[in-house]
Amino acid sequence: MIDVEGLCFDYPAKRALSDVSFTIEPGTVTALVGPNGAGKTTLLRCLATLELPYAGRIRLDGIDTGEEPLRARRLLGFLDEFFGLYDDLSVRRCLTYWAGAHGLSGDTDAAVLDAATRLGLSDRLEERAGSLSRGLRQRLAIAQVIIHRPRILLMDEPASGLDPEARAGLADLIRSLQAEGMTIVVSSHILVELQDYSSHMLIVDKGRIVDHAPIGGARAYRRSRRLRLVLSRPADGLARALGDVAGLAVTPDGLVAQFDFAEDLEAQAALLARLVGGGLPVAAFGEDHESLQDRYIEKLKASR
Ligand SMILES: Nc1ncnc2c1ncn2[C@@H]1O[C@H](COP(=O)(O)OP(=O)(O)OP(=O)(O)O)[C@@H](O)[C@H]1O
Repeated sequence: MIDVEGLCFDYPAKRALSDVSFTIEPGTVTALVGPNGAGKTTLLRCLATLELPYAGRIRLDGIDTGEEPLRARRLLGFLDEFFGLYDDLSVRRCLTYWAGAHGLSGDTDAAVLDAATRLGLSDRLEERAGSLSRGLRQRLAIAQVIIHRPRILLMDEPASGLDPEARAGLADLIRSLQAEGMTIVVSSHILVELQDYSSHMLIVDKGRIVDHAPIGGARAYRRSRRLRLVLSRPADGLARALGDVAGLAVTPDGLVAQFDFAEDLEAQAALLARLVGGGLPVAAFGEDHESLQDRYIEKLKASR
């Protein structure tokens, strides 16, 4: 859905992106992460056709953004890190304006109400945008960029200014937009939250891609859960006892096994009972939560 090849971007005295290439598959949620000044905002602005790269090519669903920026923009919703609102308009009129600006046809009032409801703004439709608090402004800005149901949604720091409940709401929103088939890229420094809904992580450092891979533990991406079994001592027959589970990996010392498990908790409990009943010295058994933070730090260190 998003193909980037050899992208370079320079500010007057600064190279912000160097030979950046990656492909993002449709229907995925990509966490765009990296240290301050890494180039995340610049990359998002290039994808959103707001900056013209000095070299390289971006294709959105096959459309070259350099050749056909207007066509490419029709696919996009983009939440800028520093967005502006029409402060004198009511929430309803802001959303109606954006629906019109995106050429939304059909029942605009229903689309306005739907976007407002998804962002918890349905009781504030008649309030002036200028009178909203920081977090409510952020929610309105998000509602504006999803009102036309873009196929690709790019968001730069969408959680900034949101209260804890609204952050949880944002995670739910992102999951539901993904379920509708949207391809989403989210830049943020809050890795714990990204972990909750991202299917992939794209790490940028000093204008270069450091890592781009699926996130093993992301609920949004995996239909099955990854389980982790720890033994207190190596035991013969571990693999045999686990049967034909998918993606089985056992550490060389034979103490830790990880595998995919698509069934429910009852089945998980039955498996544990079978393992223990079979005489395996099970010291721990549960879901394997790969920490995004650990992986991020590890990849950054390895690249420096
Ligand atoms: N308008 C500009 N003029 C000159 N240099 C700029 C400009 N905007 C960004 N830069 C520089 O380009 C590099 C990449 O900046 P960018 O804003 O893309 O990083 P970022 O990863 O989004 O950072 P942060 O996490 O702090 O938001 C930085 O070194 C920054 O100082």
